[in-house]
Amino acid sequence: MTILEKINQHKREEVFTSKSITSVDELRSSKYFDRKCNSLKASLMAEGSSGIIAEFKRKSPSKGEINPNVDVEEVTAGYALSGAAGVSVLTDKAFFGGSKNDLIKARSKNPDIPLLRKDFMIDPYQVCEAKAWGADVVLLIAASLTPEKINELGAKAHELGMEVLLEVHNEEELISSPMEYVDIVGVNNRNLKNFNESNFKASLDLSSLIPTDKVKISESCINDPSVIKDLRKSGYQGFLIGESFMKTKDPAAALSTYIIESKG
Ligand SMILES: O=C(O)c1ccccc1NCC(=O)[C@H](O)[C@H](O)COP(=O)(O)O
Repeated sequence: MTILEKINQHKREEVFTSKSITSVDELRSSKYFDRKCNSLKASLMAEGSSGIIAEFKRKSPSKGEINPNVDVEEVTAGYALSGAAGVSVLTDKAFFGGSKNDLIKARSKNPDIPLLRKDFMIDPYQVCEAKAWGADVVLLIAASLTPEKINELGAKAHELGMEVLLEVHNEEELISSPMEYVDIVGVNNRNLKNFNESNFKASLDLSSLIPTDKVKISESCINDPSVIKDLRKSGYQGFLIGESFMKTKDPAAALSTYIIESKG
């Protein structure tokens, strides 16, 4: 079983339990459910945008512990102040050490920043959770979902006023994914089935195949600001970065350095 299959199996059990504890009506009555979302797409496309979506991530299956004792409010507020175009918050507990409270705290501390719920979405219920917890964007991973599921989850996100980030890793996933409800296409440089890192080949190869009406972002393994310059040249407007910031003592300061050094 690949790690992605293990994660998805765990998600099916988690969603089953969550539904039995909190109904959709209860999610709908949360204070964030009716808020107007901040657009990540607009933020990435804005003149002078850093393009960086800075991720709050304590640990990961590929790297183990990264920074287990960090404060989500402090780090995400630092990211927002330092010029992140958006912030990504892991809500998966079992594999990434995240939680719904991380997202809720990030939202309450940063009302104006576009917030991505980073998790493994398999059920429209999780899209409702994302809205209830303050997210503006949900991630759909093509490697885990059928085309029908991508449409179902994407339609639910749009119905709730959220944006959709579709993640692909290769041409097959890109070509077989329906794009009707997709706002942003992300190319993951890490193969989530075996953790091979493509050295940005995935991003460089797929750039010209992504439909031109989608904002393109490159995800994972970005470990030097010069990489951002190269990816910009091949058409990328966004860069999702977690570990390179989170492994430092001051993730927001690391983000600032990336923003300064990736300009020009
Ligand atoms: O990061 C992992 O090990 C991982 C394993 C299995 C599924 C997803 C995984 N990561 C999710 C992500 O997409 C990354 O956290 C994100 O792109 C940031 O990557 P990085 O800058 O390399 O931390």
